[in-house]
Amino acid sequence: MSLSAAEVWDRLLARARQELPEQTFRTWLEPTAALSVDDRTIVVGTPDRFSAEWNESKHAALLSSYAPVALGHPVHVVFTVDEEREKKPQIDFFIAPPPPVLPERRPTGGDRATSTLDARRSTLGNAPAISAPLNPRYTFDHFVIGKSNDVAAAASQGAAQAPGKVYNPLFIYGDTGLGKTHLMQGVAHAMLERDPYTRITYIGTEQFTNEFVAAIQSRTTAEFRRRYRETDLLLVDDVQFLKGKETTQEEFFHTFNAIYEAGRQICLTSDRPPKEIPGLEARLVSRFEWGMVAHVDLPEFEHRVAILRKKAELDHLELTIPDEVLEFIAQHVKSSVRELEGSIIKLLAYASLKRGDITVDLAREALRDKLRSEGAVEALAVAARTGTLVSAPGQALGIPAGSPLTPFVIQQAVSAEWGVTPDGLQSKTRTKTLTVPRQVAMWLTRELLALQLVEIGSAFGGRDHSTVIHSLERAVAMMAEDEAFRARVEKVRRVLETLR
Ligand SMILES: Nc1ncnc2c1ncn2[C@@H]1O[C@H](COP(=O)(O)OP(=O)(O)OP(=O)(O)O)[C@@H](O)[C@H]1O
Repeated sequence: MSLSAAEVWDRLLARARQELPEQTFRTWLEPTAALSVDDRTIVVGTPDRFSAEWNESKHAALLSSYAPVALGHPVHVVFTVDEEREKKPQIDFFIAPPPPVLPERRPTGGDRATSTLDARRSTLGNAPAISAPLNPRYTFDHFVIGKSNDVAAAASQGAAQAPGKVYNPLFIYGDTGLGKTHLMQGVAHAMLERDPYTRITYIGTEQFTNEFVAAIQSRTTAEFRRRYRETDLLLVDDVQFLKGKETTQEEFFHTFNAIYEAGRQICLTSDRPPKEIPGLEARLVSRFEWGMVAHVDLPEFEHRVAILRKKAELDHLELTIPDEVLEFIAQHVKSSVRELEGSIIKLLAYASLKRGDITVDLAREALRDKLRSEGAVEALAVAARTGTLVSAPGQALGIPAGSPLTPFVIQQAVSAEWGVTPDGLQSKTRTKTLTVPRQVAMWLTRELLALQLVEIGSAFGGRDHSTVIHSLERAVAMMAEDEAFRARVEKVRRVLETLR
């Protein structure tokens, strides 16, 4: 009887688990999944290109060598990027691939015999085509509540318990990486838990805008409206991007009204409160304030430790990462929860390379760049508060005096200004919060260092030249459209020019 790809891979992994160091296994092999197998070759998918290359060079031969004993015949192991997984957020590195989508959607009559979980998967898999998938980890269970987010968390739970009532719309705002999307999707998961056939539409504002423009062009606005309005829960990320888009705002206003008047729940996120979104029509501002406006803030130290412990527990890393290391990370990484998560990923990868135990010293080494950029964010914030930004520009960005200007220094400066990190700029994450500063940083790199497109691409996580061209064009267009934005970019440029 021939084995499936998953079975073949399980057998090889079982051997690898016994022979490789625990951290190596967890970091590089656990996040993989078999894609196909034939008599001679098994193709194994990894979450990103780096881990495909790493596994290919370090582990492919070793795993192939297990085949004669584990399977009774030779099999060649080949690693490749699993395109589907590559599109997912970074933390998914540690979780198993989503379950297969089950057939068919809303049952009729007695068909409701499927288990809640299966039915819920089915609903997620059959969500309307306009909806982006929900992240299976963004549930209330996985969310750690503290002083910085307790109101937003309570309102989200309230909205999930009584959709369309008191907390409608629920508007969550705050800086990047602080759990707005997580909470909003938590509402969806909780509603699906209760009724697996709840129709969920989760979408980013940019996607809404793009689809609306496409609908106008193809004269299918009636269809567009119908699709958006046939939902029980509308989740919209990043509504600050509605600014200045008058026709889209008009359409959004009508979509909002239709869903609201039907007594269905709406949840929105933004990086600032409704009143502070420039160019947002007054009637939208007022509607966004009708229900509950809740802020998420930076977690304090104890909260950060609790979040890290929760992450470690969810990924079964409690024994791998000692508590004192989690506390060390919490002490130094303060800029966002996303950065806390990124620190764990980086630390694990580094420990695996070094084949060392995870200690505070190793963490300090592994997170050197991150700690420096955290320092830069803090220094910039202090400099902005105390007005020392212009007198000591390089230091305000955490850049030692006399540092040469390099792409990394530019990334540091832009990160500090936009409240993200250089790692985020180099990552493949495509949230607007990162794409905008990434485009700015690429543009500044081109302007100040006159690098080739391909060199810029490689300084930003290995992007190809057409992506770089697109980024440069976007940066130029945004500066042309928005005076305040241009001023912000110019401010960073002036600081960087003092380093040349
Ligand atoms: N309190 C928390 N408990 C557990 N995980 C959290 C918490 N806050 C944030 N996270 C995690 O941090 C990561 C970033 O959160 P999320 O994507 O929700 O941020 P966001 O505020 O929507 O950011 P952005 O504005 O950049 O989209 C997610 O992996 C999320 O699970």
